Amino acid sequence: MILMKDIIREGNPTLRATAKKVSFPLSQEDRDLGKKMMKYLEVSQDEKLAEKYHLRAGVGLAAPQIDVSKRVAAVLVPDNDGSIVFKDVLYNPRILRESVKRAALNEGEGCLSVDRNVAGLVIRTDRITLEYYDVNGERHEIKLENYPAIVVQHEIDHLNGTLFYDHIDKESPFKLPENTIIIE
Ligand SMILES: CC(C)(C)[C@H](NC(=O)Nc1cc(F)cc(F)c1)C(=O)N(CC(=O)NO)CC1CCCC1
Ligand SMILES: [Zn+2]
Repeated sequence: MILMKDIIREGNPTLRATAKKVSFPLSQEDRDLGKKMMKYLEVSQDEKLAEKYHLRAGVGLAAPQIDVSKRVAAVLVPDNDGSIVFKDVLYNPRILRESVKRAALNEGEGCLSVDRNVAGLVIRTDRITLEYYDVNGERHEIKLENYPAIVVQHEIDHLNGTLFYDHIDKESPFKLPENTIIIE
C-alpha cells in the first residue's frame, strides 16, 4: 500500500522528468501500478483510514510522484455530498482540446509532492476534451470542466515534469487574467 513515505517530494529529479508512455496490452506491473495509485486515493479520502496511515487526502496521484516515470495517473474527484464526480486510472492521458476560457481555484493549489504552501492563482483551462486509455486498453474521449478538469490538468502536468506553481505569475500571483473564472 502506498504511504506518504512513498511519495517523492520537490528536489527529486523524477518530478521534473517527462514520463514515458505505457504500451498495451498492459503488463501486470502497469495494471498493479494503476490499482495501487487508486487505492491510495480511496484510503486517503476515508477519514479514519487516512488518520490511521497518516495520509494526506488526495484527489489525484501521478506515477512520477511514486518515482515511476510512466504516463499513468489516478483521479478520484468527490463532490461535496460525497458522491463521485470522476474516478478512473488514466493511461497515456492526452488533452485533445482546450477552451479559450481559463479557470483557477479560488484557494490556489497544493501538491502531495510539495510540502509547503505556494500562494497564487494557478491559471488553467476551464474545459478540456481528454483522451485516455483505461486498464483494459479501451479508448475514452470525454469532456471535463471546472474542478475535475483542474485535477486532470494538474495530474497530466506531473507526467510532463510541471508543478502547479510553474503556472503562478511571479510578479503578481493574484492577478486575474482576462477570460479567467475563479472556481470556489
Ligand atoms: C495536495 C492536496 C491538498 C492533498 C490536494 N487535495 C485537495 O486539493 N483537496 C481535496 C482532497 C480530497 F481528498 C478531496 C477533495 F475533495 C479535495 C491533492 O490531492 N492534490 C493532488 C496532487 O497533488 N496530485 O498530484 C492537489 C490538487 C490541487 C488541484 C488539483 C489537485
Ligand atoms: Zn501534485
